[in-house]
Amino acid sequence: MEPIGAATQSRNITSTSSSSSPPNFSSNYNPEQGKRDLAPLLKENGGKWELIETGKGLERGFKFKTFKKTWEFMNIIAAECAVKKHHPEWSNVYNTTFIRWTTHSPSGLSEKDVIMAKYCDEQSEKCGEVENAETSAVGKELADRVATEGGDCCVPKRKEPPPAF
Ligand SMILES: C[C@H](O)[C@H](O)[C@H]1CNC2=NC(N)=NC(=O)C2=N1
Repeated sequence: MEPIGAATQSRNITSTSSSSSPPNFSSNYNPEQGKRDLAPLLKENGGKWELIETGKGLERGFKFKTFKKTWEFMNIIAAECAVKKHHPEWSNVYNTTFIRWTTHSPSGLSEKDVIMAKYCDEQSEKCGEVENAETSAVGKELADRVATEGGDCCVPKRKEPPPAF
């Protein structure tokens, strides 16, 4: 029988998308300002983030020493999300998390995305992010699935009808 972990190991691929897509800013973000804010975050300029294929978001994986540290980091980010009223598309497996910042309304890369990406960089360092770690493609795949199958925050929730009896 195949040892547990063999399947996981075969899926351990390094970084994915190429960062050749131009940024696609949301309509309320001045593109000149956007380009200035964004530049230092991108891999091509020594940062750690890549633009997603559509240019409407930023993404990257993070790795920490333990699950506890990873969860601590995610908690810090979640608290700031509540303050900023902005949420990520993200996933977590053990000691890794994959985070994508994109804005649904108005659609595109917004100032909040850039601010949150920068905040992630600062907080991940404080949580002892493992430098230059390879993160599995599974994190990205999971975040993709959640983003597709999860509800859109911008669509008002329909109230549940009262129970029949
Ligand atoms: C009303 C509320 O502020 C909006 O639905 C917010 C919530 N969080 C959000 N998060 C993200 N990532 N994109 C949005 O467009 C967005 N909209």
